[in-house]
Amino acid sequence: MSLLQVEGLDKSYTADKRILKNINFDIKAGEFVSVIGPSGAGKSTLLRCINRMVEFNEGKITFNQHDVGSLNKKELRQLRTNIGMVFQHYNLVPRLTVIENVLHGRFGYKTTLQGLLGRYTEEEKDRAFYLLEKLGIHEHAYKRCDQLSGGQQQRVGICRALIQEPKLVLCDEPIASLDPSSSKIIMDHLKSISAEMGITCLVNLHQVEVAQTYSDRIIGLNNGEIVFSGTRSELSADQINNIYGTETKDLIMA
Ligand SMILES: Nc1ncnc2c1ncn2[C@@H]1O[C@H](COP(=O)(O)OP(=O)(O)OP(=O)(O)O)[C@@H](O)[C@H]1O
Repeated sequence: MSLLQVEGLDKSYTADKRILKNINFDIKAGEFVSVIGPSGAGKSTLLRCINRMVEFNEGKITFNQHDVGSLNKKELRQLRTNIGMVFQHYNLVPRLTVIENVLHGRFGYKTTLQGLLGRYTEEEKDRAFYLLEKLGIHEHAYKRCDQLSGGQQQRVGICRALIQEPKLVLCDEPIASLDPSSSKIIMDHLKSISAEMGITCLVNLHQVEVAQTYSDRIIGLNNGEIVFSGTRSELSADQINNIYGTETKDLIMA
């Protein structure tokens, strides 16, 4: 059964330009799916529509059997506890410690006051340490986040998403700011989260070969439309040209 179903999704930020055009796809629980496409294709917008960080104009998104578009503020907050998010620039609080940043992932389960006072249970703290250990950064637990390398900060970002106990993790260009060796570490962790913990991952990527290495399925987006959806072995050179074609043509013409 689908964990996520997107039907007829349309998004415009301004009246004169459709950014996403009639997007349709399904993701099954536990799948690892990448979204690739040229800059400006709408990859970030698509991810952000799923948890309504960005409001969409048309269509239907069903997550875990909930109609995302019809949820009120309280229901949306509840739904978002099931959807973790990992960002290109980590979105950590730099002056706070690693463990504090991870525990921020529990905010969705707290009252505002509990969150502000940093009231976390022993079980939550144990879980945070367990996740830091799993991602190989537990020895940095009490360091400020701004003392960590980019790759280490991204691992903190992943731990913060995981402590939410999500069913789905949305990753928006998680390796775009990292060197190849840190990128591999991050992608390996995301893959094992999906394979071992059964968490569904939807990952925006710039690098086709990374998408091919890690994904069960790849979605190719061009100018707001899905122009490819298939397995990594189905993604031929022609398909890649089709996904990135407009950008290549623009570059040649420029
Ligand atoms: N908040 C916004 N207001 C207006 N336009 C926006 C906004 N966010 C994105 N856009 C526009 O929507 C289009 C798609 O942007 P988006 O960031 O979703 O693409 P992307 O495929 O993720 O690109 P990149 O790979 O460069 O991050 C772009 O033309 C962008 O300028």
